[in-house]
Amino acid sequence: MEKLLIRGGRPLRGTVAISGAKNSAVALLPASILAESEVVLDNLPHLSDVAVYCELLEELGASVQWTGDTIRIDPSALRSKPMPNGKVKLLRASYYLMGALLGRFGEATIGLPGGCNFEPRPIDQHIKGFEALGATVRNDHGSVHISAKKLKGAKIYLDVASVGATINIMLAASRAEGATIIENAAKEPEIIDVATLLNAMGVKIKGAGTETIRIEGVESLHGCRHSIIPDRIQAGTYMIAAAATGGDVLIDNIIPKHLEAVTAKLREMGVNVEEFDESIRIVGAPEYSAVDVKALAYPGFATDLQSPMTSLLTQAKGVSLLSDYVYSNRFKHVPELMRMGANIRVEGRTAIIEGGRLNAAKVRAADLRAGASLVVAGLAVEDGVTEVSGVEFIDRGYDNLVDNLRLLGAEVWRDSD
Ligand SMILES: CC(=O)N[C@H]1[C@@H](OP(=O)(O)OP(=O)(O)OC[C@H]2O[C@@H](n3ccc(=O)[nH]c3=O)[C@H](O)[C@@H]2O)O[C@H](CO)[C@@H](O)[C@@H]1O
Ligand SMILES: C=C(OP(=O)(O)O)C(=O)O
Repeated sequence: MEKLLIRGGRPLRGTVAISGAKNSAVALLPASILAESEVVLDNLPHLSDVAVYCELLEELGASVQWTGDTIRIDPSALRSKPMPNGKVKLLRASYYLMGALLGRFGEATIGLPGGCNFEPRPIDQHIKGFEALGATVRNDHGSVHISAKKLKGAKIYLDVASVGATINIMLAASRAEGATIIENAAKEPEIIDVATLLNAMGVKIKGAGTETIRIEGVESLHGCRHSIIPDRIQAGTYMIAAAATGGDVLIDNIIPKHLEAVTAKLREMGVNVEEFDESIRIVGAPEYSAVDVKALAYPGFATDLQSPMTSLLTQAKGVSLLSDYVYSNRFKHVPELMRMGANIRVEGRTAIIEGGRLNAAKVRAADLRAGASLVVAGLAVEDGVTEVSGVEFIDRGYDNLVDNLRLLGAEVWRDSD
């Protein structure tokens, strides 16, 4: 198995260009199969999740050509086929095939999704949405069968503002007769990205990015070209890593507005953050103040960034409180950070972090963002080599991580056991 080796104690310096967003890409790829002709996506990130998604689309009969950062998906020969097992289990976002296949063919059989298993990730709100549109849903031996003779627009109130449920309902509703209104919809930038693609394919969606989304379904969707938004989670991770190493880094090719919660927290800690049109510069300081962080739905501080933020807070003076209100138990990075000398106690959904020195150690990433947290910690260690195993999780969501960090002056390399 591969591992990352990181010799700490080097401030990151230079410029890093951020790729397209994983959490958009894994929704836009299944959205593309709603079209009758070719969809071209630019700014596609090079990630294992994206590669697996392409294989899933090929399994369904789509033609997929991926060159550089651009992908061409021709779904004209695509057929609905049961996918109870196999690659669907490797991804959380394979559940978007439910909405996309239901919309296009009126039926879908998809194995319950995988992805990072930090705690149960229910899909009851997705199912409630499909049923409201007129579908019958059956759960059978770990697969979900969904079918509908005809999808009809409906008003759907989500009990929780779920990103996954909002997108899945948008996908199915794009082919429903009449208007669908989602109330208490999630407002994440990735939802706007999916709505932008669907609108370019001919659907009429209004209100994406607000809590009420209206989708006017159409009889057929056509191909189009779309550029994927920048990855705010990768960007936030580099912002945090730059601060943790006392570095000076320009994070480029981003939408600074998507990172306001991170910018505000870093400033509160004493990090110097300068915002430009498409980039943010982070200049570290010799000492940081402890702060309290609450991970919330967008525009709150992203749950995906709370693990890397935990590592930075170990470098602050005093006691910080970090609570996750999206996933109450997303703390698999904490025992590993403790191996590195961090002083952290978890009580309920809150990590209580007392600042102090980190030491190099052998640690294991139990999920994607836990991995990012350990990389940040390894970079922040004053001296010594940290070994991070579980690299396959990190590869799910960080494009070109080792080369990017090396360009910023870090001493990082991959090795295998
Ligand atoms: C709101 C939020 O920050 N969502 C994040 C969440 O999305 P992800 O798609 O995993 O989660 P959702 O946004 O769908 O869910 C938000 C909350 O609603 C609950 N829930 C969800 C669906 C459902 O049918 N029933 C239900 O109870 C979840 O358990 C969670 O507590 O993780 C992704 C990967 O880490 C991030 O990219 C998303 O930004
Ligand atoms: C956990 C994540 O991904 P997924 O929801 O695809 O498992 C993530 O992006 O942090």
